[in-house]
Amino acid sequence: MLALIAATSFETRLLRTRLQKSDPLPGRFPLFHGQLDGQEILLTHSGVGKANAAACTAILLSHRKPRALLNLGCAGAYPDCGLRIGDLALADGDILADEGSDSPAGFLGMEELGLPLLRRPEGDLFNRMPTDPELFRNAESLLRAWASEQDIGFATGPFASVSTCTGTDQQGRQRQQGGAICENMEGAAIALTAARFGCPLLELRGISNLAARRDPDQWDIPAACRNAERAILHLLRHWPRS
Ligand SMILES: O=C(O)c1cccc(C(=O)CC[C@H]2O[C@@H](n3cnc4c(=O)[nH]cnc43)[C@H](O)[C@@H]2O)c1
Repeated sequence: MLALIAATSFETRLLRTRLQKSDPLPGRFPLFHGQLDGQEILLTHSGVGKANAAACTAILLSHRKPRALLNLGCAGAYPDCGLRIGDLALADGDILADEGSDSPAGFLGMEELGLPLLRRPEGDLFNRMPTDPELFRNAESLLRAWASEQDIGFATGPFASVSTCTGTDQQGRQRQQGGAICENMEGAAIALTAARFGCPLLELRGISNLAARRDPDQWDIPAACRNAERAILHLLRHWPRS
């Protein structure tokens, strides 16, 4: 079984047309189940933000044992990453961009503070949370070809998870200096929790807006969500059968 997690119901509209509603998970997280392209699927909505995302992932993985977790949804692209609205981004990691301390010398991350967020034999996790390298490699080659056929832009790189969406051009330029290509509000919390449970994670998002001056007239959340969902369906068609 594979599990899908998105923040909101508008990010899973297409997928849910082919799934049935189940009893909710503890904590009032909705649950859907069914088959998508021959794969047994569970789908849940965490709600927006890192607190919801971590709680939902922990409860899902405490009650179900999926082979992998796929995080999908929409995201804001940083100005110099080359992504446009409707394009797709695949994460090779997700950075908790707000966790740390401000100082007269600038932002100090968790490593500089000497505070790991997770201690593991394979290496402590500070701000940058991993996605699964093998899932990432397979998805990258499948999606690069598919996106090109569909005339959809595609990029890979680290994502940033933030508590506050970018609202000015200056903030977008400043945030991209952390190395991320786009920002969201859940991915790194899902990745940290998946790492705690040893569940392989993939994160794929459609670009709904630029992480720049707030201008909702320019956003296209439906196009971003639809392309991310179509890309997930493409991955599921090629996913190894268990
Ligand atoms: O500000 C509003 O009025 C508003 C109304 C509907 C949706 C939003 C969102 O910002 C969506 C947040 C949701 O989508 C992800 N997301 C999408 N774009 C961004 C972004 O530029 N920065 C951070 N997160 C973004 C995020 O993961 C949330 O789940 C706002």
